[in-house]
Formats: sequence, structure tokens, C-alpha cells
Amino acid sequence: MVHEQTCRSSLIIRASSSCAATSQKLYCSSHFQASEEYNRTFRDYDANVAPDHQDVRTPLGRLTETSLASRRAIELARRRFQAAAWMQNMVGPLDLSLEPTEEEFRMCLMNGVVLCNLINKVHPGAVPQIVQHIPNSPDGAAFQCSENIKNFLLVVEEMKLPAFEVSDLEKGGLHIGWTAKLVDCILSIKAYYEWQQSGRQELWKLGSYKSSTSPHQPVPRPVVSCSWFGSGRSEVSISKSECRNFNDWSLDNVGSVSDEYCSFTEKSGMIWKGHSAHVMDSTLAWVQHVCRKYVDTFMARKRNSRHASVLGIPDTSMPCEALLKLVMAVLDDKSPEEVATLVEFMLKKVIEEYRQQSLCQERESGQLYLKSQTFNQEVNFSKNTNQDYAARLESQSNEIKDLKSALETTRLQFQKFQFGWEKEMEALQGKLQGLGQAAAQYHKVAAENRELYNLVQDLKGNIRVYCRVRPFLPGQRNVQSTVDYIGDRGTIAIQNPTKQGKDQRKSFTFNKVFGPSASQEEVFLDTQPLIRSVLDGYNVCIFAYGQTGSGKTHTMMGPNNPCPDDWGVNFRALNDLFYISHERQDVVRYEVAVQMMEIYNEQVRDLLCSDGTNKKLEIRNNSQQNGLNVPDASLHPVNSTEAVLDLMALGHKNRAVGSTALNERSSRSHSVLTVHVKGTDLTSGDALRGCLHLVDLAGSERVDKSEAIGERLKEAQHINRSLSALGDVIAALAQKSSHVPYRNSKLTQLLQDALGGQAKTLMFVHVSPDQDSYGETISTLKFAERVAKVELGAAQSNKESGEIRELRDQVAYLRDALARKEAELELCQREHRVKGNDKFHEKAVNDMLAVSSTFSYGLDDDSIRWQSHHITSPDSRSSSTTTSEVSFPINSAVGNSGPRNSKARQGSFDYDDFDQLIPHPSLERTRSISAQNNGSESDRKRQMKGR
Ligand SMILES: Nc1ncnc2c1ncn2[C@@H]1O[C@H](COP(=O)(O)OP(=O)(O)OP(=O)(O)O)[C@@H](O)[C@H]1O
Repeated sequence: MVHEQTCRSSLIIRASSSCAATSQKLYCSSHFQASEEYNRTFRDYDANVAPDHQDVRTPLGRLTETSLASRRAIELARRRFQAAAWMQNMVGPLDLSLEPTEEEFRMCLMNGVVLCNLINKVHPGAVPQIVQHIPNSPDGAAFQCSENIKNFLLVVEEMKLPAFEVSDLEKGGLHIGWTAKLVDCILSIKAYYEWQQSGRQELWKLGSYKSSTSPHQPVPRPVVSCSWFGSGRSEVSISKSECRNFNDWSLDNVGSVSDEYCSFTEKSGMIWKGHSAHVMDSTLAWVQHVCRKYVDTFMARKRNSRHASVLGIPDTSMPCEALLKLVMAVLDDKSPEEVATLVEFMLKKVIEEYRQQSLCQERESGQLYLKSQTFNQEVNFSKNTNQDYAARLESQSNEIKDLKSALETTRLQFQKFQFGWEKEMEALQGKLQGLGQAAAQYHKVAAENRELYNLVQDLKGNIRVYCRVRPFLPGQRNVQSTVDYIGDRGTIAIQNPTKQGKDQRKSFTFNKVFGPSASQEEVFLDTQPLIRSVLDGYNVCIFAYGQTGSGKTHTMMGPNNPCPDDWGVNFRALNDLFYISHERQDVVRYEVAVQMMEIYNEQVRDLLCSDGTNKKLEIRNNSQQNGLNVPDASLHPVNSTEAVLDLMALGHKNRAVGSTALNERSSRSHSVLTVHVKGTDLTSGDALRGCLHLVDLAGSERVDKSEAIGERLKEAQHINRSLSALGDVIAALAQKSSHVPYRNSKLTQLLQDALGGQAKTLMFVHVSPDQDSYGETISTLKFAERVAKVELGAAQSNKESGEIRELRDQVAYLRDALARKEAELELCQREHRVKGNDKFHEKAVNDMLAVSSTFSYGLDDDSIRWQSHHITSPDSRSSSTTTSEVSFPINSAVGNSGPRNSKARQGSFDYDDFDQLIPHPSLERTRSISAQNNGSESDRKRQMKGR
């Protein structure tokens, strides 16, 4: 079914009858359903879209020619604007507004330069030479115009694009739309250009193109399938650009397809050709009215979105308006029968299309909805996150505030404490000063206390005698004891079972008597104060006396491998010594050293000699420099009881031990452990010396009873002799004899400084309860009683002031010098005797002897004496000597500074040698004193020098 119109291109639509029938039904249904809504929305349309043309619209919606012309004018204007915009874009900038009038549009194109540039842009080189403006030439503009436009139109013609007349540019028009051809031409170039840009994948259907014989390149015509009307059954061939967007399908498109470039597709069976607009008859007007109503429905829906859900059509008016125009153009030349079918078909297509689009949009909106949901969730999440962050931030800022306030509080508290501490420090400083004063006072009081303490000890007696009765040994049970009674006040009664009457019982009194059951600790208790005296600078001697097997070693050492309870006096004394020295370490610094010797057969042996040679030692009581009586014995510094015990173990190993008939362990030597203590007062710097002799004497048994013979007899005799000498010394001390026989035995010689008046002595007298030992017991107790009655007078501490030390040094120095000179003199005398008649040597010796002097000193009367012996004859055997003596006092006693034997205190020296060898400042002082006291001596010395 084809219908053609002559004045304009016509659209030929082929549709199947079945489609038409279906469309008819749809149309009727939608018509009656929408009639009410149409009447309402039509009025809205008149008010919004065409308010100036309400007078030409009948209640049934008839359209007049005026309204169509008006719409056409609008459409033409839109196409013009579109063309102008595209030209600006392609070859701009142009002297052309966005919405140019038709005259402006013509003026812009009139010289043809824009057109040539445009065609060259689309088809480069299409117009090889563009005539530019020729100034100062009256015909230049006309020439330019004709040449450029002619060339442009040639190219357009070759490209089979819609052209225009040159006259269309040369003069303006009086009717609306006189630039329509110009606009059509531009837009067709635009369409071609866009097809070109798309890659030419579709056919260009706007017309045949010239072959390669054309001076320009062939331009293929694009064929664009528009899916606007359905899926293959019906298609409308139209410019691709005009189908790109549904909104673009406006009156411009209608105008475009109204030209003859709309074509025909065999597939769809529909042909659309351009045709001229005619006045429609009443049927057509009715159809148009229906379309109009349809359009107006969308308009109303645009304003009221709830209608969109009813019809499922996109909420836009422009496509509907374009559709209306299209329908009007299509139905323009149709018969009423054809119109009905065609319209129904078209409406059906429209509805389907819109439904599909609606579905797409729903899908899109669904996706959009999902996206928006996701987005909303993300927004909510981020909002929540932000809220969390904000909450955290707030809590952190609150914490910071709390911390700041806590810091401030702490700072204030610290300041408060600091202030308090400063106050306390001041108070403490005051207290410290007070304590310092108290400490000084304490030292003073402590010193006084020490003096008082030792005074009390002195009052108790410097020789104390304690008696200890040994218990019966295992196996001696049921044996009657000789000890009859032991009283509280140091009384012991010994009974003789073999005698009767007053001779049967003898009593003795000592400082204390310990019975057989007395423990080691009890025995030591009264010894303890003496240990303190050692540290105060006193000499202390503790010795155990008694017959063999009476328990001396047990008291002093304890049994073999003793437990602490069985420790003897030695262990306990040393323990106390170190304990007290440690207690006083802040006041006095003590140095402790140990010697251990034995006296065996009147020979002194070193028990701590590391090489085990047990060499014999000399006792030198005048060795005052270091306070050692036996300076050659090894001296071991110690700082603990354990160290002393180790040394004692070594000493006992070296001690000579033999067995006798009385006691297997009986030792036949006196053991002497001497602990030397040297203290330095940390405050005053005063030095003190003390020593503690711990003596385990050999057994005092009678020789006949011990049944010893040979070597043992000799040992026993030595032991008895030394014990007898000890008794003699004690007796001499008791009688205050001027001579005390210390040198009668090595034992008394060794213990001389501990037995004299300046020492404290404690003797443990041991008694065996055996009846067999009665005689020994009585003699032992008698000896002990004699000792107990000795009054030594006040003990003296070995403290040295600076002056005493100086004098002591001086004396020692002089003694050394004397010893040297004596050795020299003896050597000379020996030589003289050898050479006999050698006059020369004789004279020399005589000279020397003539000036020799003997220096003697003594401290007994707190003075130093100086005696000079002048030899007047060279023959020593017949020489006569004159003696002069000088003595001068010293401020304080030096102590036991030398032997009382006058021989030991004398030496000879030469005055001249004395001057040369002894440049001692103290001697100068001595000599000056000597000179003052004995002028004749110095005179004589000068005479000797002169000679
Ligand atoms: N008080 C005591 N308690 C218990 N046992 C003791 C006591 N005194 C001594 N003995 C014991 O008596 C024995 C002889 O003692 P000890 O060896 O001490 O005598 P001694 O006088 O030292 O003899 P010696 O002169 O031969 O050295 C030892 O077995 C000892 O254990």
C-alpha cells in the first residue's frame, strides 16, 4: 500500500492487517480510558504551550492552519539555531549569536567563506581555494560571494546533499522560514559529518554518491536504522544524529524527514517520504486530536508523577510532542481508512516502545535504587563511622582533659611534697648537728666508760685464777673424788682419803671454781671481759695450768672436732675479738695478726712456719718497734675466727705430741697462740697495741709419777723447770721483788709482757678428781693459790702519744747505731790482737778507745741516762776509765721500753762517728741537754777533736 504526494516527500507505511486490528483495539481502549484525563490536561497544555492560540482550538481539539504555521516557525527556528551552533563549533568563532534571526543567519553565510570552510572541514580540500575579502574593491564582495558559493554548491551537489539557490543568500525573504533551505543544507552536511565521524560503519542513505570521476572523493550515504518504532518489523530510516537522543526527535527531525532524503527499507515494509503539509480534513484532525490527547496526558503526568505508574510511560513531554508532529506529517495525505489503521498501529508501537523504555528505566531505576541504597548504606556507614570517630575524639579529648587536670594535681602535690621535704631537710639538718654533738659526746663518754671498765677489771685483780675440776672420764665411775666441796665464792675443798683429822681436808680459794659439770660457755663467761681489754690496748695472757690429763686442752681448745657448744676458750675469745672489732669499725680501725709457737725442751719453735722446718727462734723482749717478742716467728694477718682456726689447725699439726703413761694426748710442750691487735683511732689518730696470749701449758706432773725415762724424762724435766720458773716469776711479782726472774725459762721470757704489771693475766687451774692425783692436785692448787695472791697493780694500756713514739724511735735508732759500732770495735780489737806488735794499728786503736764512750739509757725513773766511759790507757786490760752520767727527764712513761738488764742497755760509740752517723734531730736535742748538764764532757770532746 503506497501513497505518494507530489509537492513534498511522502511517507509510505506498510503494515499488516493483523497489526492494524490489534492497534485498533488498543487505541479504542486507551482512548476511552484517557478521555477524562485528556479534557483536563488539554486545558493545561493550552495554558502552558500555546496560550496565544486558544481561540483557534475547538473543544474537540481541532488544529487550525495558524497553529500549524506557528509550530512550523518554531521548528524552523530550532533547526536554524542548531545549524548555527554546529557552525560555531566547526569553524567558529563566527559573528553569529546562539539564536540568530534568519537575516543574521543569511548575513553570516553570504560571502560563502563560512560555507567553504565548513565543507572543507567535513571534506578536506573540497573547495581548494576560498576567496577571502578584497578590500577597496567595489566588486570584491560580489565576486567573493559568487565564487565561494558557486564552489560550495558544486561540492554539495557532488555529495548529493540538499542545496539552495544563490539567490537565497543574496536577498532576504519576507515570509517566515525563507532560510529553511540554507538550514537544511547545513544540517545535512552536519548529518554527513557525523556519519563520517562514526566510522562509516552504516550505509549512507541520503542519496547516491558520485563516482570516482568526481573531482572530490566519493562520499557514501549512511543508512541509519532507528529502533524508535520497534524491533525489525517496522523501521523508519532517518538520520543517525537525529535518532541519537529521543529528545532530538523534534520538529527539526520532522522537517528533515519531510525532505526527500527519507528513504525506504524493504525489511520493515514501511516507506517514509517527505511531502508537503496540507490542510487536514476532519478525520485527520480527529486523529491528530487523539495524538494530541496522548501528548497532553504525558504533559499532565509530568506535572503529576502518580500517573506515570498508571501508564508506565516515561515522564517527559518532548518525545510525545515530536511524535505528534510525526504522526501529523505521516497522516497528512492519508485516506480516513488508512489513517485509522495507521494510527492504531503507530500508537501500538508507541506504547510498546514506551513500555520497553519504561521497563529499561525501571531496571535502571531499580539499579539506581540499589545504587542509592548502597550509597545510602555507605553514607550511613560513613555517618556512623564519623559518629564513632567523633565519639572517640570526644572521649579522647575528655581523657586528655582528665590527664591535664591529673598532671596539674600531681604538680601541685609535688610542690607541696617538695616544700614539706625542704622543711624536713632543715629539721633533719638541725637534728644532724645535734647528733654530731651527741656523737662527739658519746665518744668522750665511751672513752671514759672504757677507762672505768678497765679500772673495774683492775680492781678485780690483774691476775685472776679460775679453778676447774675435770669430771671423771668414762670408765672411772664409782671412784671416790678428791674434791670434797666446791663453794659459790671460789672455794674448793680437797680431801685425802688416806689421812685423818685436820690434814684430811684442805681448802683453797680462787676467783672462781668450776665444777665437773660446768659447761664451756660458763667457763668462758668470766673470760669475756678480758677480750675487750685486748682491743683497748692491753696485753692479756690466758693460760691453762694443771697436771697431765686434768683438762687443760679441753678448756682451751675443746674436744677434737668440737661442736659450737664444745668450743674452748680460744675459739670463743677469737670470736669475741673479731665481733667487738667489727662493732668498733667506725671508731677504730683494727689490724689483727697471729703467731703460734711452742716451747719444747726450752726451745721456741714456730708452729705456723709454712715450710714446716720448725726453726728455733730467739726471744727479744726489747723489740719494741712492732710489739713482737719473737719477731722472727711468722706473723699471719687474719680477719676472721675461721682464718685463725685454720692456722691453729696447722699449728697443732706441727706441734710435737707424744704419748705418756698418763695421757695419750698429753703434749710435752707449751703451746702459745699470740694474737696481736693494732688499732688506730679514726678520730684522734692515736695508735694502740694489744696482744692476747692463749697458752696451753704442758702437764705439770711429777717426773717420778710419769715414769718417763730417756727422752721423755728430759722433756718432763724441761717442762717442770719452766713451770717452776713460772712459779718463781709469780712469786717475785707477789713479793714485789725488784728482780723478777723472767729469763729463767723461755716460757716466762715469752710471757714477760703478759705477766708484768701492765698486763692482765688469767690462769685456769685444772684439777683431776682422781684419788691418784691427790698429791698433784694439792701442789697444783697451792701454786694457783700463790698466783691468786699476787697483786700486780694497775695495768697499763699500750697507748702511745706522738711524743712517746718519737722518743721510742730515737731509742731504737740509737740502739741500732750502738750495735753497729760495737761490731766495728770488736772487729778492730780482733785485728789488733792478730797483729800484736803493729805499732801503727796499736796507736789507731788506742786513739779510738781513748774517745770511746758507753751510752746507756733507762726509763724506770721516767728519765733517760747517758753515761760516758773514758778510757785513759790503750791497754784495755789495765785501762782505767772515768765515767760521767747525764740524765734528763721525759714527760711521760714510755712503757716497757727495754730490758732491765743493764748490759743490754749499754753500748759504746765514738763521739765523732756519732756526729756523722746519727744526724737525728732528737739526738741533737739530747746532746744539747747533755751539754747543759755536763759542760766538762763537751770540753773534753773538743779537746779530743783538737788532738
Ligand atoms: N671438763 C671436761 N669435761 C669432759 N671431759 C674432759 C673435761 N676436761 C678434760 N676432759 C677429758 O679428759 C681428758 C684429758 O683432757 P686433756 O687432754 O684436756 O688434758 P690435758 O691437761 O690437756 O693433758 P696434757 O697435759 O697431756 O695435754 C680428755 O679426754 C678430755 O676429753
